[in-house]
Amino acid sequence: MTVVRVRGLVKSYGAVRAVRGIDLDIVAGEVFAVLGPNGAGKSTTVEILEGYRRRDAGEVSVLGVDPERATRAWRARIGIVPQNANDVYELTVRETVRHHARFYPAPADPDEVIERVGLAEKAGARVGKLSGGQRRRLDVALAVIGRPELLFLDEPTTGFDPEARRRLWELLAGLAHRGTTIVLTTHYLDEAETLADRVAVVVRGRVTALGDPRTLGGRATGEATVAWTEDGERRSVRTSTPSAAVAELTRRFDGEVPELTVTRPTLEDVYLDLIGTGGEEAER
Ligand SMILES: Nc1ncnc2c1ncn2[C@@H]1O[C@H](COP(=O)(O)OP(=O)(O)OP(=O)(O)O)[C@@H](O)[C@H]1O
Repeated sequence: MTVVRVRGLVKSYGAVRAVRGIDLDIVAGEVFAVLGPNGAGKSTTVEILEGYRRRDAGEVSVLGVDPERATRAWRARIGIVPQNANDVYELTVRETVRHHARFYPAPADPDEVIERVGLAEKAGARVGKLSGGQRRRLDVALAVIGRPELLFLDEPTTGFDPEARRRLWELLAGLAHRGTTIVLTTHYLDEAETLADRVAVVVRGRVTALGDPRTLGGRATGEATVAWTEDGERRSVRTSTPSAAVAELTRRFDGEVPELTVTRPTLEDVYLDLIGTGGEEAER
């Protein structure tokens, strides 16, 4: 089932053409990551899907509804973690989550959600006293309290320590496992690789690559680098048949090849190649 369908999406801010003809299909239960340099049009696209920005042209359907005609019932089916949620409350974490739960017809248990985002120890703390990373985890709690069918996250782990990132990844993987569709933007390629079933690379308002992060840009089948140590020196060959190269080395060394490694391009290699130079900023 298609949850998000976008055709020919276009959006300008004055002379800045932020989005210039994006097509997307996101299916139920998938984790979809939008990658791209600063100013590529990621947030603009996601905010249009969320119903928080109007488009200039194109067709958009999210859970079967045009977000420009969003109803309260439609909003209740969606969870959003915005890029900047700066409002500071005098309420405690628990009070804030409970308060938000009341907006939804079938909310999750507030204490369970607080526990799952790793804020149990801070449940009684005032929101204004949380650290940046803790505040972000609260944003996630507020986005999932309504048990959304579709969850949008704009750079969800920016400012997180490594443990908090892992924890959020586990939370998101668990939600996806239970059928929640997740759309996230991120600058962390390891985040996309760990979480996403598919990624779209957006450059200058267009999708330049789309696919499974493990195979994007032919990285699983492209040339590999076979490296080893011989006579105290590091040697390497680039080859499209690494198994044959390893077999040949094994014969030559008559057993274990010293410090053998076989590497393919990383997602970062492929990504940097795709965005090329001048990927920054939308063209005027
Ligand atoms: N409200 C606005 N008014 C004017 N220009 C805007 C506005 N919002 C975004 N832009 C411009 O539109 C372009 C796309 O911005 P957008 O925020 O969608 O990019 P992004 O890919 O999310 O970037 P980042 O990775 O930095 O968050 C940029 O050139 C940005 O300066």
